[in-house]
Amino acid sequence: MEEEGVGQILVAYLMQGAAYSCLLLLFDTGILMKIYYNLLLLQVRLDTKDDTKGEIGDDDVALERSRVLAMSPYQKRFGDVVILDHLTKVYAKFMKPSKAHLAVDRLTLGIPRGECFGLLGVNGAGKTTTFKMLTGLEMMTSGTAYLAGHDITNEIAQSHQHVGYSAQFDTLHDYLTCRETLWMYAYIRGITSEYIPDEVDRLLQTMLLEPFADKRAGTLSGGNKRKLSVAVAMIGEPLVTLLDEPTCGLDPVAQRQAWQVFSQFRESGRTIVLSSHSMDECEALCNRLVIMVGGRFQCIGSLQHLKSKFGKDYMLMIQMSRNETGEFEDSKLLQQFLKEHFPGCVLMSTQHGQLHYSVPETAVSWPTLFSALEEAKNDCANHMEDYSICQTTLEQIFIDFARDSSNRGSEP
Ligand SMILES: Nc1ncnc2c1ncn2[C@@H]1O[C@H](COP(=O)(O)OP(=O)(O)OP(=O)(O)O)[C@@H](O)[C@H]1O
Repeated sequence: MEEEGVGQILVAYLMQGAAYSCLLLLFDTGILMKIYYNLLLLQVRLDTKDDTKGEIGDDDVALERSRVLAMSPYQKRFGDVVILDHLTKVYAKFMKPSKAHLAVDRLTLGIPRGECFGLLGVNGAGKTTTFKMLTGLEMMTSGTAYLAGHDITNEIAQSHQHVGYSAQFDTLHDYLTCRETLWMYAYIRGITSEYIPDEVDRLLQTMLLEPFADKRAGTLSGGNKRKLSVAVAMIGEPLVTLLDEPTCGLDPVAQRQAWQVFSQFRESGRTIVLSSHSMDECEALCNRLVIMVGGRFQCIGSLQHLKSKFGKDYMLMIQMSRNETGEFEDSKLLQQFLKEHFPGCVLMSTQHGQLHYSVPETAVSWPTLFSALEEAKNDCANHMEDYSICQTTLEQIFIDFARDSSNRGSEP
């Protein structure tokens, strides 16, 4: 410890060693990140004056949340194959917490085996961010998720063995052909060499990619790239497949083919989580779906459940007849008739002699509606050629939620 000695240097080294080890531990265990993220979250909640304490969405969302929260560790491992537990993401620039943006807010949900689950939401609702967190491409800010029984915060590698992912934007290797791409991912997935040719041929065939099998991915059209991405996600028939807008840009034939493949996949006990802007796709494939707005689940349930719960109106389409000169007849009398018989009905649009009405469900029952419309049709003065009535469509429910959120001024 004297001036000429090495004692002081050794002590300094020891102290440095201890200090750096502590720092390493803090980084490796993610404690520093957790502290940083919690501060970010606090800041976001203070900024948005959020006092919901996790009670977000309608009663079905709350019911689903309580179901997941009541799950035992055993159920989390061997029950539902996808479990989101208060999954949250805040995007922020480092050291700029004031610019923090809450992209996904406390999503809580369980998806059982053999279900096709749909994420519906306006642009920027947080669907892609949710997928990215599930696949480990983005770090979660708080909460966690279980995929095939593995907690993705500390068992992400194990969860990857059971998950296929087709990203929204193609992540293909431009210089590999379709066949080579599928071969490569089949190897990565751990399929034994002797089974790979059959698996690759099967995927090329089911995704209608056979004519392009030996073309480089970089030279494919947008739709074919999408098909290849979906084929990559389905290699080895993983237990869970995450599909971010899988049929975006596909022609109608390829789209129908993809739907058929997804349906067979689901029927074989696999689970699919897909995001889509196509209501038809959700109606055709999904057992259950959620509508997401501003990073939160607003409602959840089967298609029929959502229609019965949120469908406030009947959609009435009336086709006017034409006169001798080929012009559509005047609809004034008919409009008058409808106003008298269905109080509260609203004329939404008139196009090419077609009147599109919204009739409140509370105003009339189905039988009254039909008998009044038959009466109107039989009266020649109304010039009504044909009509059709249906329940509110999923699209209308979606538009109502999106409109509500923009009226409230919430994100996006
Ligand atoms: N890397 C990022 N940095 C900062 N903000 C981001 C980042 N990625 C996404 N966001 C924001 O997070 C929100 C959710 O984005 P996300 O891409 O998850 O939406 P989405 O529902 O998938 O939209 P779309 O239907 O357009 O694909 C958006 O407001 C977006 O601007």
